[in-house]
Amino acid sequence: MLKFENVTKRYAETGDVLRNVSFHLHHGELAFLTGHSGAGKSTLLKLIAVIERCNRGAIWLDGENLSAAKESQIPYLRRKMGFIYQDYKLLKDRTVFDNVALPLVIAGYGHQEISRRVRAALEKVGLSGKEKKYPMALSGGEQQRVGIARAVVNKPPLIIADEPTGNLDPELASEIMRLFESFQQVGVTVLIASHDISLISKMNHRVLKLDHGQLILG
Ligand SMILES: Nc1ncnc2c1ncn2[C@@H]1O[C@H](COP(=O)(O)OP(=O)(O)OP(=O)(O)O)[C@@H](O)[C@H]1O
Repeated sequence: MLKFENVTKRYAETGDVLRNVSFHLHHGELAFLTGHSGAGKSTLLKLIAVIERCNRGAIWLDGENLSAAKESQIPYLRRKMGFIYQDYKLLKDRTVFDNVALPLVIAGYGHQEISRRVRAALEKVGLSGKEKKYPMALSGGEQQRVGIARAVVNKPPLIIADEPTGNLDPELASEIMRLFESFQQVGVTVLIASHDISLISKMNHRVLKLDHGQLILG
């Protein structure tokens, strides 16, 4: 589903931050991406999102070569991915409904379809009835659920989360992880970058570990 083949990423200022990274995530697999601060986790996620390009190797998503994608293809490739961030990245002046609807509006869906899908996504993350609230009126855990609803609303086959529980207490973090597992159970592939070793060790999933840009466990 997602395949890294001998991927090297170099920044002019810092040198190689990823070296010869290879792994294959299969359809419906959930994996953690871990490693020390500066190990290259965010860089690896940026390569998947095609925010950055690798210098060597290739990255494949469902048979399409992300590393060789033309600029004009990138928005379409990104629709296959849902992104979740540590700081939620919600629009504070928009309601929960509008935040979750955003990817569908951008993709050009009609009014009724948007309404149906947004309500289904909010129900999935346990936020039915909060459509009209603004993000600041929600708890941190609820804001992250809005971020997750926005990421899954157009049913992408791949979910990428960058430290999604970094701002949450352990109980809320476990709830969010259970939510990711529920997506995996319906066939979505999930990659979660996290420092949280105690949370990762409680869950029985594959762990990809980076150390100074090299994959030492995968
Ligand atoms: N745009 C950039 N230009 C130059 N160097 C960069 C850039 N982005 C990241 N780096 C360097 O690449 C290395 C890996 O950074 P990266 O952010 O991928 O690590 P990380 O594992 O996500 O760290 P953290 O857990 O602290 O977020 C670091 O040495 C960092 O300074």
